[in-house]
Parts: sequence; C-alpha cells; structure tokens
Amino acid sequence: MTTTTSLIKVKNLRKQYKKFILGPIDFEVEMGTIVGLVGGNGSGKSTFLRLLMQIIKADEGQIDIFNQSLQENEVEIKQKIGYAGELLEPFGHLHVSELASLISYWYPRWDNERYKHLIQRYQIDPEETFAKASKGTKKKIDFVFALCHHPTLLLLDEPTSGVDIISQRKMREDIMTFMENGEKSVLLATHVVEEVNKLCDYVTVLDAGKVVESFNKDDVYEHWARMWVSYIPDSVKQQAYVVQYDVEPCQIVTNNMNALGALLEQEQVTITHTQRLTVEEVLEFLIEDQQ
Ligand SMILES: Nc1ncnc2c1ncn2[C@@H]1O[C@H](COP(=O)(O)OP(=O)(O)OP(=O)(O)O)[C@@H](O)[C@H]1O
Repeated sequence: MTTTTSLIKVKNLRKQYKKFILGPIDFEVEMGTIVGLVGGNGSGKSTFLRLLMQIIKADEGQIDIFNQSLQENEVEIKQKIGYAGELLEPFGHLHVSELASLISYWYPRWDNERYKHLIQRYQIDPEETFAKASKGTKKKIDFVFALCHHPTLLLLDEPTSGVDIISQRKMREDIMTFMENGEKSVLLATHVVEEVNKLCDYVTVLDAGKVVESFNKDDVYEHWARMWVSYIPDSVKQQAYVVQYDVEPCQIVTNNMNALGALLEQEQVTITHTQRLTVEEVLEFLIEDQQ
C-alpha cells in the first residue's frame, strides 16, 4: 500500500460559467506545506477555493481531501477545514457573538476559549453586526472563525485584503503557529508578494482558469535568471525555458539557468552578466506573460 502525504489532491477538475472555464486542473497540497495561489484578477482563485469547499459544484473531476473523496465525505472533511472566504454574508444580520454560537454547532472541535482569545487579539467587537463591519474587519472575522475549531487545513481567500498592517502581521504569525506541528497545510489565495515570500513553500500560478506554473519558492533562486549575452542565436529563442528575450541590449530571462547556460556555451555565446530573479519578478513574468 502506498502512503501519500497530500492533504489535497485534485484531478481533472473543471467548472464552466457562461464566460469562464476553470480547468482542467490537477493540483496537490502536501502535508506540512503552505501553497500560495497567485494570479491576475478573474484568473479563478476564488472559484477554485469554492469548489474545494463545495460551495459550488464541479462539472467534472475528483477532489480528495485528507485522502478521502470530498463528494462522499463532505461533512466529515469540512469539519477539519478552516475556510476564510465569503461564507458568512448570508448571516450578515447576526452579531459576531451570534455568529460564533451558530458556527460552533457546525464544528465538534469548536473552542470557545480560542474564539474569545482571537476576537480580543484582533480587536473585534462581539456585539458588532457582521453586515455593518468594515471590509477589513469582516476579513478578520472570517479569519478568526476559520481558526476556532482547530482545523487541519486552512483555505484562505485573500485573508489580508483591506486589513490593517498590525493585524496583517498577526495573521502571518497565526498562520505560522498553525503550521508548527508539521501535519497541517494552508492554501492561500493572495495578491501580496510579501505573503508569498514570508509564508509560502510552493506557489501555483493561475491564469484564465488554468495552472500555468507550480514551483517550489526556494528553487526560484537556483533556476530563474536574467542573462546579458553577446548575441541571441535562433536556437536559443525557440527554447521553452526562455521566458523572454530582448536584443537591445541582448538579454534573456530563463526559468532554467543550467539548460540555457549549456546551450549558450555550445553556441559559443558569451554571458557578460547573470542576475538571479526574485519571487516578485518571477510572478510578474508569469502573470504578465499571459495577459
Ligand atoms: N457565479 C458566477 N457566475 C458567473 N461567472 C462567475 C461566477 N463566479 C465567478 N465567475 C467568473 O469566474 C471568473 C473567475 O472569478 P474568480 O472570482 O474565481 O477570480 P479570482 O482569481 O478570485 O479574482 P480576484 O483576484 O479578482 O479575486 C471571473 O471571470 C468571474 O467573473
């Protein structure tokens, strides 16, 4: 029997709206890792998270979470997921404390002491009506409720959008604390490069509903570079690992520095300078390249 450490395994997932198709997507999140889901506006990040929460149903494909079919074990699986998205909007007329009572029924592992601690930590007024809370406060409430039942997996949809910088730092701290025992995972949809840099182990880039690249963040330094060269032969221009090139001055951006280096040597091209790319630059290339 093979054992797998994937907390999320998605195969051939597809969802079609009138003007948008997500997928087919194959995707995994390993236990003990934080995966950043990055992409331009409308690339499908929230749709993907909603499919994982079964808020919307897929047209095709298989989702396994904790090695179980989501379709067959939805309730059991969702009790171990903390989702910070737009789940609470239908209950907007309730106070935060009323929401807490309601949500505590959904989760056998609800921890009221943790709830009290977290609303204090994020300075949330328990008597505030959810619908009347500011955008940033709603994000903080979503985040707090995602953590109160000791989940194994966090699905966070732009959790810091509109949140003040002190609370953003606290959220990052709480995500790191959440990961401490190594048996949990986080899938984080974000536009914030600092979050990718500080939190994520892996990054998956979505564009127009498709995964265009998945990479280990630590590999960026090793593989991605801009190289200034004496000239650019046609054989180089055609390579898939040449992400971009310019002739004035002659420079090449690559996602496989070793392969490009070997080909340039074979073609007797002189490399005058090499600059490694940052995660931010790589994400800009991947997102801009598709637009
Ligand atoms: N209920 C719906 N009916 C029709 N189209 C929808 C629906 N929900 C989302 N879409 C479309 O699906 C596409 C992806 O939207 P989604 O919200 O998943 O993108 P996103 O990557 O999360 O964007 P952003 O970064 O702006 O939050 C968009 O074109 C959107 O208009």
